Amino acid sequence: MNALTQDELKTLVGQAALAYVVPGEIVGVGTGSTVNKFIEALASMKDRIPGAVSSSVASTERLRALGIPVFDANEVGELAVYIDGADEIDGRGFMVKGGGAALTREKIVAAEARRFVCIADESKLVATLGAFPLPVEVIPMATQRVVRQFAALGGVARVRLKDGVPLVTDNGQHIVDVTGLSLTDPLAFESEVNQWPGVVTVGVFAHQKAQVCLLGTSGGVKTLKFD
Ligand SMILES: O=C(CO)[C@H](O)[C@H](O)COP(=O)(O)O
Repeated sequence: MNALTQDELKTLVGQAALAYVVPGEIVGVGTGSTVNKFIEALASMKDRIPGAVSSSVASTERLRALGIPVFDANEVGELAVYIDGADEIDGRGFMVKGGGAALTREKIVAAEARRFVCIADESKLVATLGAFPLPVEVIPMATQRVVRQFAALGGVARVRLKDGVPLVTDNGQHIVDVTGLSLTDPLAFESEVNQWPGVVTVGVFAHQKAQVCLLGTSGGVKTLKFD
């Protein structure tokens, strides 16, 4: 059998995540190419759930295009489950997220969920977080200050550009991507950086870690449990 492509692995885990959607309950939906596969699969269950809470404008548009109602997080409160991808996940369920610039809303929706189910292909599983450039959402007037603070930690931070100008998030903020850090204590790192003036959210998801990861591998979907 030929090895599955990354796209096929994403489809596999997107479909496998349906098993974690609770009939009758609103589901939290993340953002990204893997989640897009989940959203496509979720359409087959749309008559069994009231709808979704979404973590980005892009996911909201996809959900609505498939006839899945999208609710405001403020109207809903606690969720049974949140399904999202990751840029990196370690053996404890700690993640780096935000490659799609949706990290702040992702963390808000994840915080409302009793269970975070991460869906990812096997390239995302790492021993130590930090190889993927760490996204940080920052208020525009503070980006250079935050860049200097990361430099003091030994990191190299750059403002993310789109079409040659700073990318603007769904929240009207900018993203700083940081390389050169080894995140050996993700819980402490997340707490510290989230306190820096101007930081909206750092893309370390340690306080909102995954409880389950559905990992797409050449041998099929592997289920990792972290709690
Ligand atoms: O955090 C995210 C978006 O902000 C995504 O979950 C992360 O970037 C993974 O995306 P993909 O499934 O496309 O690899």
